Amino acid sequence: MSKLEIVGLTKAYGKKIANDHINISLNCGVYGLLGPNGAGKTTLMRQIVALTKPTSGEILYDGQKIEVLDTKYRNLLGYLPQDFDAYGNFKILEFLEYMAALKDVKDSKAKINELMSLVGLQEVKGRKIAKLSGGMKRRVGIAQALLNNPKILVLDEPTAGLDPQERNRFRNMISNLGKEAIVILSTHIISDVEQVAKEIIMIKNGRVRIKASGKELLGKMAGKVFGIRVKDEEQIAEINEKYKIVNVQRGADYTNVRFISHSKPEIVDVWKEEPMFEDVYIEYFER
Ligand SMILES: Nc1ncnc2c1ncn2[C@@H]1O[C@H](COP(=O)(O)OP(=O)(O)OP(=O)(O)O)[C@@H](O)[C@H]1O
Repeated sequence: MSKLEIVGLTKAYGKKIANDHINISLNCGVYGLLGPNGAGKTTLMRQIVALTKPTSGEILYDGQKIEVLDTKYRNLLGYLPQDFDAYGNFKILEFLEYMAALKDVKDSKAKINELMSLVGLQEVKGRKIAKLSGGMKRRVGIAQALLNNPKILVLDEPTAGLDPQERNRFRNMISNLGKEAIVILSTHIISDVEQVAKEIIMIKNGRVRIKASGKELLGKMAGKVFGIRVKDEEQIAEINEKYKIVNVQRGADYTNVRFISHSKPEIVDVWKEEPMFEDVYIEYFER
């Protein structure tokens, strides 16, 4: 099984350390790269697709440095950049034909047809890219990334702008692709990856905070999530001082607060909650 190893990867832009000694190993399956704005996700992905050179550290594919593999490595890649928005004057079909020619795709007509059906663009294939909605542009971007049957598929915020139905379709598609390729996708939205990702890589301030399966992440929160019915806003402020609040649920005649505490909370009348992914997000990314 093919393996991508990221070893001590560090990228600095002047004084800003965008990626800080990242060590991860990836093989076949879907990996969700999760982190707040500016965490370093795009920087990491651009290095994986060999568009940005690391300041130090290296990336190995099946034990060989990717810069040594060079074209051989690039031919294995599919990439959807975060700012995929160019080629506005192309029609969808023209654009995919153009990209297929650049990537030297064999039997490109059949492949383009297959991909347009997969992402649901058949009906609009004659439309100019500039005239498409954000979600449709994303779909064109996903299709072009898949043209060469990539072994490593890197998708930077692929679900940005997709509506709930499109997100669902996308999740199913990704789950299938992960059977045969290393799929890395970044998102801010944990629900995009919790069902399909074999592992979630949580990144903050350029560092990997944790890399684990969804089940393991939820397991780590067991016994740490609590609920309480509060009397007033003052009590919410008190809880906020001591603990991480996940959410405040306001009903017609009650207010419940969900919060995280690593030890038994020093408040009466709390109850334990089953951990959810929202708790995981707050635990790793909030102050
Ligand atoms: N070319 C660059 N020059 C200078 N600083 C940069 C450059 N690219 C990224 N950075 C900085 O590096 C940090 C990480 O940025 P990056 O785009 O990788 O984060 P991200 O997790 O992808 O964020 P977002 O979710 O907002 O896209 C940020 O502080 C960003 O401002």
